[in-house]
Amino acid sequence: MGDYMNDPGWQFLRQSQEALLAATTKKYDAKKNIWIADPEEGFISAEIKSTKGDIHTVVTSKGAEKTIKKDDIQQMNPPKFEKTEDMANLTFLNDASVLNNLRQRYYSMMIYTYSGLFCVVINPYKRLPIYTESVCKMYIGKRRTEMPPHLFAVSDEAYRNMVNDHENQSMLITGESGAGKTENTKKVISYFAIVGASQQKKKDAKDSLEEQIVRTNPVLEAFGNAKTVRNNNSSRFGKFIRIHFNHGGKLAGGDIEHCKFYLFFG
Ligand SMILES: Nc1ncnc2c1ncn2[C@@H]1O[C@H](COP(=O)(O)OP(=O)(O)OP(=O)(O)O)[C@@H](O)[C@H]1O
Repeated sequence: MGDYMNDPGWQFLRQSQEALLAATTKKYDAKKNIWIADPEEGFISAEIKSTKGDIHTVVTSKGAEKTIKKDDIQQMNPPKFEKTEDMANLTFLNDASVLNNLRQRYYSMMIYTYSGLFCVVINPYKRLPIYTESVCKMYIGKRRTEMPPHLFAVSDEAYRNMVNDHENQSMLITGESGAGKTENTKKVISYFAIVGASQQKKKDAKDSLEEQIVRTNPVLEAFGNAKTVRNNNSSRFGKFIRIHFNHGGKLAGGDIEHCKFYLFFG
């Protein structure tokens, strides 16, 4: 771990650790602190001041006093769960807590968060130093809990499962247009290209199989991507990408199946 310390990617990934610790000192009362729906923010925090029958009188974080039905509130998690790396750990797994956790992590530019087996990604719309080869190598062979959440951790787990269990692995990358599916798919491919690179071919990196696989994307994007109102580089076709590895876990080839092209009007 010592080797990582000065790496900009590592520093970026770990930057909000102090904020995580500070969060645990917040005042919290499970019976009083709640979430209520808000037309602008989605949900905002509020404190219950009194209760009559099934109606609570609350003061919101915006300072307003409101009455609200008991059924319309959502319970708040203790501060120790603030910016939790895996939302499966939350005591109360409700919409408000999930959104708050993702939002707080996003404010600290922690764009990857686990939710059990899933990895939720928020599009940062800016280049982060967390996809470098050195960051990629930090994730090789690590357990998920040893490193900050990252797509590389998910990719590494898939790779290890393939090598250890001799089973094909699949990853489903889904989200609305502009969510970041294409960008994250490219990172997954780059990860496999690094983890599965054969030592010999590295000398001639330009013509290596891993380079060839990574370089297919610009060609496919040139034919199949277009600017839309939601995404300047929107993939207008579905892809099924297969990366083949040999018994030694080294890259052996790849192929891409495309589904129909989606036409876009307007
Ligand atoms: N991890 C990321 N880091 C930096 N920028 C990103 C990242 N993910 C997405 N983006 C930005 O968001 C844009 C849209 O992402 P992307 O093309 O991957 O979306 P998509 O989900 O594939 O959309 P579509 O379904 O329309 O093809 C990218 O062109 C890029 O500018």
